[in-house]
Amino acid sequence: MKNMENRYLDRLSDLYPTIAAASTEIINLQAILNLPKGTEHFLTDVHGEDEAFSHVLRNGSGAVRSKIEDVFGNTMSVKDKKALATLIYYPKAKMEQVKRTESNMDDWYRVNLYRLIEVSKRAASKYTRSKVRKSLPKDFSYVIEELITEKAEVSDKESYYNEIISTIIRIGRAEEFIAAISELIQRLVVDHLHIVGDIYDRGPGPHLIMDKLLKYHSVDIQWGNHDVVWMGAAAGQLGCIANVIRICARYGNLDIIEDGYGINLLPLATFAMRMYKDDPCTCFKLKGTDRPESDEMQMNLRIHKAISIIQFKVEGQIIERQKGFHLENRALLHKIDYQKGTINLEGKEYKLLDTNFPTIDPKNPYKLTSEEDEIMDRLVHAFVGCEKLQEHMRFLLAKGGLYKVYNNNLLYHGCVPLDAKGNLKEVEIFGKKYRGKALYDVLESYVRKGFFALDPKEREDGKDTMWYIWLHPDSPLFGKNKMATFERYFLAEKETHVEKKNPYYALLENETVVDNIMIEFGLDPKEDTHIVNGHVPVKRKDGESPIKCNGKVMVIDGGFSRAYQKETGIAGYTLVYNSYGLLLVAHEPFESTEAAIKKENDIHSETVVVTRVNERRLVGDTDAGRKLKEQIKDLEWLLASYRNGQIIEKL
Ligand SMILES: O=P(O)(O)OC[C@H]1O[C@](O)(COP(=O)(O)O)[C@@H](O)[C@@H]1O
Ligand SMILES: [Mn+2]
Repeated sequence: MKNMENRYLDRLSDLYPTIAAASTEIINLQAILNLPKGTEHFLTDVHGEDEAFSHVLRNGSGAVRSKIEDVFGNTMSVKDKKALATLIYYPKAKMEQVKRTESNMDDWYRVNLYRLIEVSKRAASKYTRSKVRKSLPKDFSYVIEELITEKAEVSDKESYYNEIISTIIRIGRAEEFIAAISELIQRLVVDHLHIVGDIYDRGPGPHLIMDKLLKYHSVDIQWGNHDVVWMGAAAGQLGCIANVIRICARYGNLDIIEDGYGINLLPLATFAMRMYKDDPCTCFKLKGTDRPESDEMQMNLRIHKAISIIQFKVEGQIIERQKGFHLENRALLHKIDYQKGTINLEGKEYKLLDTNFPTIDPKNPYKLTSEEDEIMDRLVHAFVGCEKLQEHMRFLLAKGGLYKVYNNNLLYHGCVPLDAKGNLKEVEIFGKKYRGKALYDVLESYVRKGFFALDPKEREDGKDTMWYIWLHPDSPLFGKNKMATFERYFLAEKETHVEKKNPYYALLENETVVDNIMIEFGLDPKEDTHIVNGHVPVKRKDGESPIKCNGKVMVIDGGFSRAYQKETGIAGYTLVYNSYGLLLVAHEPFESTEAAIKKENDIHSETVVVTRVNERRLVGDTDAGRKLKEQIKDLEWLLASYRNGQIIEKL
């Protein structure tokens, strides 16, 4: 042990070779501990709405506007503040628009440069110089640093700054500079981003969202069921592949697969067109659209049906193969009477709305035809071989997980499976029983095995686990008693469509239940701790609140999904956790980026303070602060060792 300690001290002295170096670092770290904590931003259920997502990132759920307010308060008109906010969100597009009408651009640049510098000074004041320096855009780092740091030694500050700004304008760099400083502000107002699941499906641009996240300065992701089904697809799991294509077809978003990821759908399309040529596919109408019956739509309908049938077949095969999943009641194709066009579910006979099944052999209903088999084979290769998709999935694996404990908050997408009494439900995974955190941990380890395990059986089980997480009643990311996809397509009886939620959702007002979950994940419910989850749309128009259990739980389904806005009555919620407390922000629907720039329409948002702290939260109060304190302790030990001669300075 002693030996280990000595070796550790010795390594540390490589980094801080002198008393002076160690002392300086201690002072620096101590200073950081006393700065206000960085702002965290929580988004969930973005569901492919890349424009709304991008806007919320740019405005930091109101954080940019509040900085403008802090700086200019009543000294600037509402109109000017809106214009400045729009400039910060969309600098290039906004300047293009201004240039069309503004006669004195130099004057405009000057005024706006001053304003932007003031806002960035305020945004940077929370951070150490070194951290700000690291966030500066390369091209302008030196100048920006000059402009945003107070220079006590310059006597005529005004003319010093004026000179710099005049030069920027004179040499024709004002626009680039404005863009750079605007992006710096966006970057500084949010220190860290949490995405609490469901980036994928329903909306048109999940791949664009992933591209943005890849470049984002600091982010973690709690996978949603819709993300895991894409991960399974990327790993080549047939059930997951069929599901992601089906959902894209259902929302008229096959472009994501074809153009976004460059996966060829032609074999599936030609097969679908031929097989369902004279079939109106009325059960497979696209969701949420009354688009004209174009040829493309006709094809989309047929692909939708073809892939749905393939899905029901391959899912039946998985259920057969993975007996331990106990999903026998979800294999439905053998319950169909193909002569009568009915299905028998739990002793009751239902009439099918569609009885044209040219690819199903009633004697062997789960078998793919040789053509379907070949199509799926090619799709597996295409998904597994798609570099961009794999890059996106690697990012999800690296930055994400099934849950996260961060600064006393517990984040997960769906729920913690409970029994009716509110106890952690025991769930069997590959023959062993787990509950609560252990259930989360084992499922996450299987997801990773699905990508990385060398043992072929472990790898296959890992892949099938991703499909399990997508739709299993015991999956913490799904949390409903069944995924009624088949019933929703083929049966008119609404009662068969009902997906009953896990007791978790009804027990969220029960403090004992909530406290137990927090304790299970290592949190102390007596402290200012919260659970943040998404997954279920909050129906504000029915008076439902996202704040449960006196603020201990926040269900903030971002509701970005346009298809669901009718149900919720708003675009959704985001959370902001800054040094003053926790703010819940409710957003009105986002029209478009174009409207945001042209009409200077921000998403109208309403902020509710969930908790306000008595004393401003400092870095020292955060997880990062705890680590810094450990570092300080180690450095003080090193310092003492220098001073008592145990370690010698390396000059
Ligand atoms: O609205 P759609 O496209 O019919 O999808 C409904 C399906 O999506 C789910 O709600 C899962 O998606 P969410 O995770 O977004 O809730 C299923 O429970 C349901 O069967
Ligand atoms: Mn979800």
